[in-house]
Amino acid sequence: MKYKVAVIPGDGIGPEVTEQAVNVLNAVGEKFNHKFEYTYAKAGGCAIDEFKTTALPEETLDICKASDAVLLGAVGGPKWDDTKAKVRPEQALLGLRGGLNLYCNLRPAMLYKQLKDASPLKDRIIGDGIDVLVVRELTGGIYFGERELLTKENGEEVARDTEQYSTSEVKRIAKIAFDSAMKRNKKVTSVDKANILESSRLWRRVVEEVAKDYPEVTLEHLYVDNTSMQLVRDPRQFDVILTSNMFGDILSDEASMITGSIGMLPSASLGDNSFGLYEPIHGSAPDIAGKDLANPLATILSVAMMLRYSFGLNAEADSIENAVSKVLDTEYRTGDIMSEGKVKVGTKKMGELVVSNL
Ligand SMILES: NC(=O)c1ccc[n+]([C@@H]2O[C@H](COP(=O)([O-])OP(=O)(O)OC[C@H]3O[C@@H](n4cnc5c(N)ncnc54)[C@H](O)[C@@H]3O)[C@@H](O)[C@H]2O)c1
Ligand SMILES: CC(C)[C@H](C(=O)O)[C@@H](O)C(=O)O
Ligand SMILES: [Mg+2]
Repeated sequence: MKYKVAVIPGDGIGPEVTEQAVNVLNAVGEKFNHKFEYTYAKAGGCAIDEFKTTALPEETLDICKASDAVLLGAVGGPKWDDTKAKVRPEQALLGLRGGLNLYCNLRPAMLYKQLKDASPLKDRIIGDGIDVLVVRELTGGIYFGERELLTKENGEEVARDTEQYSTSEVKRIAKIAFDSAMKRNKKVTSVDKANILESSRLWRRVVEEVAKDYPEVTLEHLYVDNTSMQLVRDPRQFDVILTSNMFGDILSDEASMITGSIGMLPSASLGDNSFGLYEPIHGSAPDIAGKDLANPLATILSVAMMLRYSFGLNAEADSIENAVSKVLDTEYRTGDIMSEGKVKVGTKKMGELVVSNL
């Protein structure tokens, strides 16, 4: 079969990690006799540099729409960090997520047993690991609500962002969380701030309604502040974490760290059909960009998610995940997952190791 993949390398380490992920995808194609056809497109800071007035050119969105799936590296960086700028790299992400109606963001946080020594919780983790799925709502909430910067008559500036959720928005993401839990350990933790936010109280009510269709799944509600503490205290209590756009962003970075590094966490952004956007959860890491230091595994694992969710190629996805695990059985580590007695390798070498273990 032939699959059309839009590739958006983006900024910072984005091009470095996507290059390795594309190499892995090509190797999978050779092994299993599939053809992956790539169309490269610009978004983020590099697009602002070229097009000036937008971080997401129309052409990029069109290329994505004409593809079966999108692979994205990361966007942003200090060069474009002016807080007064009207055009910012991160707007490209919202444009893609909103423009492609990708309301469901799956962020699996798995601790590979080989990386236990790289986790800050290594002395507190009993058994082999952590396996949490963060189901993050991706096209609503405060990211997409009304925002405004005003200057009052007295010259003071006032800025406003709005958190807003509708019943249908909560319902569709909650269903995905419960469906996921049915295939996992049958527990959903819905995370909100219902002790203060009206939008969270609606969220809670809708989640309770959806839960009625899943009698086998245990539902618990936790406040986001408690959740962030519980994730460090005992991450093994979680199976599926269902939460809003902003809370999911924050909690997934936290979850990534307890699994060793943000360089390990992939993500899938999905909508109503098989089309999806796949990206590591990390950003453009300007501090290590261009130095062959970035861990490409999060992006490589994102490609595995693409094979599974957009193309239904489960054996192919397994082969990537197994290859990553085999590499971690060896002594080779990128800097972010280094521990005593291991051998440090760069982005390229890590990518090559995955390819050779396929
Ligand atoms: N999806 C995206 O495109 C995305 C996601 C998050 C942040 N950003 C943007 O990226 C820029 C930098 O953001 P930030 O510094 O807050 O977060 P970041 O995720 O880029 O980096 C945070 C820290 O993690 C490290 N890190 C991240 N990815 C790594 C990898 N693959 N291997 C090894 N170490 C890695 C970085 O070196 C840094 O120390 C900002 O402009 C931000 O808006 C983009
Ligand atoms: C860069 C930013 C807009 C983005 C988000 O908050 O969604 C990022 O942090 C992520 O996790 O993908
Ligand atoms: Mg984030």
